[in-house]
Amino acid sequence: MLVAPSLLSADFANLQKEVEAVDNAGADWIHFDVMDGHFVPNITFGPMVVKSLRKYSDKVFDVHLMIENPEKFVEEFANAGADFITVHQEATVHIHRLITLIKSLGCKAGVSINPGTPVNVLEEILPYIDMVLIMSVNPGFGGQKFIETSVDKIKKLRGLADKAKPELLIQVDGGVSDKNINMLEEAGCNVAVAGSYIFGSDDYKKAIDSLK
Ligand SMILES: O=C(CO)[C@H](O)[C@H](O)COP(=O)(O)O
Ligand SMILES: [Co+2]
Repeated sequence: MLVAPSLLSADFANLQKEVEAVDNAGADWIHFDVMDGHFVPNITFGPMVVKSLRKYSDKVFDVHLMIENPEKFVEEFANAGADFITVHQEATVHIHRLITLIKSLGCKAGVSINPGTPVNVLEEILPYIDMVLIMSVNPGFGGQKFIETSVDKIKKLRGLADKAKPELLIQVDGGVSDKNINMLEEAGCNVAVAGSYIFGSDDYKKAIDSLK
C-alpha cells in the first residue's frame, strides 16, 4: 500500500516543515488538495504553493484538483512540479480531452469520482489513465467519516480494471485510518490518502507505518 499524507490537515503556517516531516516519516507520495470555493465549499491553495514546496521533497507530488474549469489550470500545476494530476469526472464534460492534455504535459493522469458518482462512468476512460481516485467522503474537508459503500465501489472498479487496465492504480481518499485500511486493500486499493489520521497523530512515522 502506497501512503500519501494529505496536506489539508497539516499546519498551514509550517508547510515546509510538515512536508519534510512526512517525507522523513516514510510517506510515498505527498497529496495536495486544491480547492476553489466553487466545485467544493472550501478554498485551499494553488500552483505557487506546490512550486514552493517542490524543492523540499523528491517524493511523488500528487495533486488532487477540486476545482471548476480544471482545463485552465493543469499546465500551471504541471509547471509547478506535479507528478500526478487528478481531475474530477464531475468537473468537466470533456474528460478524454483533459486527460490527453495532462499526459501531454508529462504528468500521470488520474480521474476522481464523488461518492454519488457510479464507477461505470469510468469504463471507457480506463485505458487512458494511470489512476482512479475514489472519494470516500464528500470532497471539501478533512476529518470526515468514511462512507462505507466506497468499499464496494473499489471492488467493482478493480473488476473493470482487471479487464481494461490491470496496472491501474486505485486511490482512496477520505476518512482513511488503521480501522479500514485492511478492508480497502482487500477490495483492491493500492494508494491510501490520509490527512487527519496522519497529521492528527503525534507520531507521523507510526501512523504511516500502520497504513502500510
Ligand atoms: O480530498 C480531500 C477532501 O476533499 C482530502 O484529501 C481528504 O479529505 C483527506 O482528509 P482525511 O483523511 O482527514 O479525511
Ligand atoms: Co484529496
